[in-house]
Amino acid sequence: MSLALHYIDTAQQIIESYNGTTPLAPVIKNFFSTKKKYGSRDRKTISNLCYNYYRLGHALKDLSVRDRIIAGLFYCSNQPHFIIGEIKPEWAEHITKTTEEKNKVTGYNLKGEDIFPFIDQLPEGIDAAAFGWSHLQQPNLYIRIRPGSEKTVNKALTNAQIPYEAITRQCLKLPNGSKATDVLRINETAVIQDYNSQQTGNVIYKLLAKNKGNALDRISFWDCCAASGGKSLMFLDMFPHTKITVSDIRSSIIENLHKRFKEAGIRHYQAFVADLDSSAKIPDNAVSKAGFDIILADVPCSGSGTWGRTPEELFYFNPEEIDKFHNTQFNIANNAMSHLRSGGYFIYITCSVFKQENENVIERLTQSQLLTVCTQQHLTGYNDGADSMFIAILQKY
Ligand SMILES: C[S@@+](CC[C@H](N)C(=O)[O-])C[C@H]1O[C@@H](n2cnc3c(N)ncnc32)[C@H](O)[C@@H]1O
Repeated sequence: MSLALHYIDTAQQIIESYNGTTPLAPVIKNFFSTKKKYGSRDRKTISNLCYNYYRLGHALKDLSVRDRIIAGLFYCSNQPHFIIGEIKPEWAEHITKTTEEKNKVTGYNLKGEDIFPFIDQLPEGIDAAAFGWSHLQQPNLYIRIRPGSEKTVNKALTNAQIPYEAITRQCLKLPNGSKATDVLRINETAVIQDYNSQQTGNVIYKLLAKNKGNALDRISFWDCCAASGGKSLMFLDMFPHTKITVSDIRSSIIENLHKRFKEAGIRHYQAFVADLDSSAKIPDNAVSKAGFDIILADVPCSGSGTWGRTPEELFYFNPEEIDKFHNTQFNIANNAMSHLRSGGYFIYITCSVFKQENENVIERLTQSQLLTVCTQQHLTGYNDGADSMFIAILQKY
């Protein structure tokens, strides 16, 4: 059997044994851990075949797994590939062409709206076709340089001959698979953070700096779905004198946050574990009695704005989940907001493109509490090789 056929067979084996209940990356890693005959090039090529299969999302589902692996490779590649050269020589010379042109060659009629078919869930303003197409390409790697580390980071990357593009002084774009993290002191000088996740910081900064001016030095801030603290870290980098409180539903996550904050040199903060979906009481000493000045809820969500990085989630997504996310998101925001002082700001963030997880949660919140919507916007990444995110900032009367 040729190498190309062997790669396709192995990818088919992985895909047929995978059911989407856990992330694909560890499943592939585990598969190879017991099969030592595969070298790093083999593993990379086979893994790529699997990912490209899922990148087709919900399109071309009537093809056999094998044909869909080959189609995935053809549509997702933009340079010659030896597998296409061997298996589909009649497609090979068209591999650098546009998707529409590739359709003429394959006869498949692949459409963006078939890759991502949950179009009735999208708000106005999102280009459904462009968003669908974007899943064919893995988004870029983005780095946020921490204040004062610009020279150190640029020098480390240049010395290691690692290519990058400076989008702004703080935001660097790198190709996927870049070895940048090997040469940078991650968390101390720079953090891995998607472009639009960084943009949420700009939206926050513009609004708060305009409305609060010098008062920003003394604010109390609660990140109520903190995970390992990516947004808190960004907030502290913008407003270094903030009194920070962080919480999350699981203690193991807060342990990761402690480790990350230590690397980042952050020592003064308060942390606790709380499930905000339930009405479980939050310890009295954990939250400010007067109410926080700012609460940030980067809530659990479908992640539909990030499926370019995890296309298996797009493939296996059950749209019935959207309403469950909506309810959890509303509960978390509504419960957290009872600890916001009047005049304080509530920042709501998701990495979902679905209206039900975004605008509809905000609308329901404004019906339940006295709030003004200062801003709400989608930060779309489908034209920039970045994630898509949603941010709303509300003020409590
Ligand atoms: C999108 S992540 C937050 C990412 C984080 N802000 C960052 O920038 O790295 C959502 C977090 O919400 C937490 N979460 C899920 N359900 C929760 C709940 N009921 N109450 C509080 N936190 C919850 C998850 O454990 C997860 O860490």
